[in-house]
Amino acid sequence: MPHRLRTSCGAKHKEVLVSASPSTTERQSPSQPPTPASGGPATAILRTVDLTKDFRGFTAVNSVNLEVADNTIHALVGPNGAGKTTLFNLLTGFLQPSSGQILLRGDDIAGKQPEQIAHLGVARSFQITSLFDEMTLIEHLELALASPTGLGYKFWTSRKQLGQFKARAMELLDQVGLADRAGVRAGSLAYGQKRALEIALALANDPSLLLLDEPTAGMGLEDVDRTIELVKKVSGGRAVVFVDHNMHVVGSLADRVTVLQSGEVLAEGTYERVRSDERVITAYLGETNDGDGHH
Ligand SMILES: Nc1ncnc2c1ncn2[C@@H]1O[C@H](COP(=O)(O)OP(=O)(O)OP(=O)(O)O)[C@@H](O)[C@H]1O
Repeated sequence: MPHRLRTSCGAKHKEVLVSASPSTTERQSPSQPPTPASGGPATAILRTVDLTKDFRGFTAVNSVNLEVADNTIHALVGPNGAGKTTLFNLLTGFLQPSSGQILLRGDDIAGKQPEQIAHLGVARSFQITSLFDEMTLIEHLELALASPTGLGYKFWTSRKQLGQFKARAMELLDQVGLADRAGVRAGSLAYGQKRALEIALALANDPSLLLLDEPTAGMGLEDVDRTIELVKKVSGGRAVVFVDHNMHVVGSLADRVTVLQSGEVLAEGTYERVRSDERVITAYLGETNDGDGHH
């Protein structure tokens, strides 16, 4: 039965009825928990323990215990203001936690700076604002590869030095389907292609944990489906955590889903399980009724 959930296809945060049937070409069935063939518990690449972020008395992330198994795709969903972006910022060091732990392969990375966390193999998709319209795609990739952390660009790097990254840069462009656009300026790309370029940049340092913040936001249906396939493709050999409001994307990609509400974990499990959870349905319906008047 379709639920009223939110999708970001075309217009951000548009309310629609979504029957969210998962794609048949999943890399792993979302109805199956991400356990290895041995049947034992999957190794957690990332675990947060009572992770909390207060903003002057307002608790945006409240005692969150999140566990992301290695080699899985994990979705973070939740209504507006649930704390998803704050959690992402904590995981990548852009915000410092008020309390709690962030364990990356068992080591606490809470308190580390974004560059240090990137150096440990955690990458976050660049936002479009980080692209330079006048630079070509290959130049973007070469500069990202020249940076040891993949964060930021070193404009003083000489053309000759950059040349050594050309082959790898082309490989990355090929991976995201942009090899034939290598020499064009980023400013001339269509929106979906710019998002694909951001993913290529995030892959530059071969991260073991890739964080994608709303990879399909603002896309039309065709680009959404292309992005789903792209995320499946680049998820091989690493863990991916993504935030998305589009339940078709979540259902198609996620091995596990964590639902946040008011900074707390409301539900966690397979997509099939959380989408039929009464508390989750109520949380989204509540948002609809409290929100912009859609019922
Ligand atoms: N720097 C800040 N100072 C004060 N409050 C903040 C700050 N950043 C976020 N918040 C608050 O924390 C709550 C969680 O915000 P957050 O952006 O993490 O939610 P979200 O789940 O990402 O929402 P959306 O789906 O709308 O992007 C919101 O109430 C927000 O207003």
